[in-house]
Amino acid sequence: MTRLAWGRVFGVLSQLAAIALLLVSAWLIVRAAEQPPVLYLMVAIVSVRFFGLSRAGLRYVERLLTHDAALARVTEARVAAYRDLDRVAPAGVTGRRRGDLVSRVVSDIDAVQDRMLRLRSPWVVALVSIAATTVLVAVIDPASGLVVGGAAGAAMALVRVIVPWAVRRSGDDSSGWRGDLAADVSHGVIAAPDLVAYGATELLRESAHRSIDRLASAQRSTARLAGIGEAVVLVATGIAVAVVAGMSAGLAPVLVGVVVLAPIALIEPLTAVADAEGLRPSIEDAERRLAELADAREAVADPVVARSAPTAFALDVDALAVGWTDIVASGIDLVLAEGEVVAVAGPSGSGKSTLALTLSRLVEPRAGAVRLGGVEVRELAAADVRSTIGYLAQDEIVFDTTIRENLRIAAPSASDADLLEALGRAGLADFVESLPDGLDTAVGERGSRLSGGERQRLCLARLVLGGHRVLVLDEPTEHLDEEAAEALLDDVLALSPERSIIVVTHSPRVLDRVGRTLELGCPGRPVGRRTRGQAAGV
Ligand SMILES: Nc1ncnc2c1ncn2[C@@H]1O[C@H](COP(=O)(O)OP(=O)(O)OP(=O)(O)O)[C@@H](O)[C@H]1O
Repeated sequence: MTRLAWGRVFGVLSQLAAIALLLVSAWLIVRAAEQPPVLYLMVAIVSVRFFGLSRAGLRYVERLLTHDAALARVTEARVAAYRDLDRVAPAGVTGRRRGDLVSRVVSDIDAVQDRMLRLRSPWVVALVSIAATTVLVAVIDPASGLVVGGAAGAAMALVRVIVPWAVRRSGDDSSGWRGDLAADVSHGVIAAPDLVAYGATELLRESAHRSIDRLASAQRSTARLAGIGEAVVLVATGIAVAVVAGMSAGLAPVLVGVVVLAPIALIEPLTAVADAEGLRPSIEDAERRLAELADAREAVADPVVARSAPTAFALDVDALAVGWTDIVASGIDLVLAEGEVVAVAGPSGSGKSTLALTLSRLVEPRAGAVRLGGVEVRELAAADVRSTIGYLAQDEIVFDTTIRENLRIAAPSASDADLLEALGRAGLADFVESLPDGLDTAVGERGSRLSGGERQRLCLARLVLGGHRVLVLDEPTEHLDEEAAEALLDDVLALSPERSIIVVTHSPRVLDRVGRTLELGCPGRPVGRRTRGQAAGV
């Protein structure tokens, strides 16, 4: 039996101990009023103590086991959600806001826990408690048993239907509003410097306030509606008490208390079910949002049977079309022999970055073919292509950790000598060695303690460390002054001919230095291929 099942067994036992405590107490009080010799009461007295103490102990064990099981399940669910994000990014997460994704991975996954702990467990406990209490009362008086069981069953059915319906009607979409709020906050943190510069912080504040208000109002109405479930439970048990009391005339006085208090003993498990039903809509919404993420389109699909990765790394791009929802550039041809360098140019929006992502196997080609070492990339595992073709994004992420850990993302087992060598290739080794903490220097959030050029070089070193044979660099000299750009370009070009290099750029200086250009057309028009300098092969 699983830990969760054991936890529920202890939960049921704890609830039965609570019910037994009330019913034995009722018997004891009435029997004691008859003043029998105290020995007649001893078993009941000991039972009251036993049930009183065991209830707390059983509840503790139940919490321990069910929470342990739920936390293990949540860990699995969180890892699965990360995997889904990894699988679908970047194309599959387009259109979703970062904060909303964070909210899905963090708070929606708690819904998995809620379903196990706060929805299913109360139902299991209530069903067994009702069955046991009904049987006990029926043994004393079958008609009363029928009333107790009927009232409790009716209360559960009503609560199951009414409470989720009422919560849904109130328009509660806590998960959605929580996602919006998280998205506003994360967006605000990222955009803070620009918003302050434009004096536009008020806009963001208003948007966050709207999300907070909607979330608070959804939670308030859920809390208000929780009362409906409890009202149903109290009315049903109240009626059962009145009916059973009316029917108890023929019973022995000591049993009257037991039978009459039986419906009251069921209030606790029934109320727990009412509370659980109040959570059902938000749990279902959160599960739906997670399922959406799991079903999101894979950015790049692996073939059913992948061919083994080629050792050659020449690239042959043939009539390639790239795009997201629509095609943004088409008719792209390029032959890049091993060790060659080419620049990709074109007006803004012409699809240069999209092409870079497509070549790096992060976005699926829309038409045409890309061959790596003579093998069509769609016949290769995406991970194999990515280990050969490395991509440096325009706004590559630098993690809020040390230089060493930032580099080790590309090669977890790299030694310090390997790291320094890669830094050397990226022109950053002297700088790092001059730092008091060297490789252990913390770079701050998104590399805020580094200059723009140092950040780019750190990312370049990471790429070099990855051992890729083809490097796709998206605007590597963007945001750098002329001198820094020129120096970085020297280091980039020095990586060839060991590696092939594709540089996306707007910079005329880079275009002149590289000499060979693949030019994309204007957005909406087919690509106009034009070459400059040594155009051979493009
Ligand atoms: N993640 C995305 N999801 C959907 N569409 C996108 C995405 N990224 C870019 N696009 C669209 O693809 C088109 C081409 O964008 P891309 O970034 O490739 O152009 P670019 O030539 O690199 O532009 P720039 O020189 O300004 O960086 C644009 O119209 C853009 O709206």
